Amino acid sequence: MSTDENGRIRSWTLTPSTPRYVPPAGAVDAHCHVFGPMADFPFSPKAKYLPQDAGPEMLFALRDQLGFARNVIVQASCHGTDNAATLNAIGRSEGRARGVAVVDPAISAEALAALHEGGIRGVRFNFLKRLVDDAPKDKFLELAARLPAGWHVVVYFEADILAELRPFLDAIPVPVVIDHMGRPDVAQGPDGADMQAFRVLLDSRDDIWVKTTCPDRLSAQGEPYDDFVAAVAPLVEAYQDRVLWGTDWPHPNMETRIPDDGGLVDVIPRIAPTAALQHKLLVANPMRLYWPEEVVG
Ligand SMILES: O=C(O)/C=C(\CC(=O)C(=O)O)C(=O)O
Repeated sequence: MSTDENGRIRSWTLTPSTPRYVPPAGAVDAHCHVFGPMADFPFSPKAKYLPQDAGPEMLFALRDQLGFARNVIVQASCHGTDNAATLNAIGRSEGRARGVAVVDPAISAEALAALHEGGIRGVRFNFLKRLVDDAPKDKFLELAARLPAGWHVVVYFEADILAELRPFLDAIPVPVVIDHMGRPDVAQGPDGADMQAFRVLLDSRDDIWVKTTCPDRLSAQGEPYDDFVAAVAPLVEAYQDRVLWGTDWPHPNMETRIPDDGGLVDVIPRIAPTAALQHKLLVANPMRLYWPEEVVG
């Protein structure tokens, strides 16, 4: 537990290990966040957690230490619908970061165009009650229908509301990316009820992508995350052209079980055991989604 004198929590380690696994050239950390710095980018009055600063310089230093080339920065709920911190980080990345925003569903076309200019390529709809006060499905659908060309929607939910969300997910008219596989109970194993229900969703459309992320959040066992590996490796194999991977740094809310980022990277070759799978997971797939103009053929 790491809380400073102002009640701001630190949910990341200051001494991540350097992983044994070396990602392929051009690897993308497709799920991470920045917090502040608060002096420049204050947190939302509605924030459910108050983190210490975890700004772009820290993110890019970690990217380099872990052997990654690029980041996809996802607006964290503590910044509400003001994407300035995320845009600032993208702007400082020298073209090596893009992002996913959280917006007021009533956002104007001009404001969406400005986000695109700033490197945003999707919007996130967060359904976790502990993180957001409300998630208006009708307004989200109206917004999804008028996103800039090439954008997608990222949806974050927990396994227990998947069935309830199905009509909403089915109606989204652009590609959909699911955060952390919709948080299945990985202790059920690869053929457990949660994974089976999730596969039914993936089988319903071929433009649903999935982040095979967060062993630290999903594993009941903890490191070295054997239960996560057992449940997720078959998913990576089966849906290899639409899986993504990310660190989730700075691990919002993980103040008591702070993961070692190098240890998270060392999970990659266990869920994607061949070089071909690793290249799809870390390079080819995220490049198609976030830097399509650089993809040849
Ligand atoms: O970082 C994640 O993906 C997960 C989060 C935080 C989050 O989504 C947010 O603050 O927006 C969580 O489960 O607390």
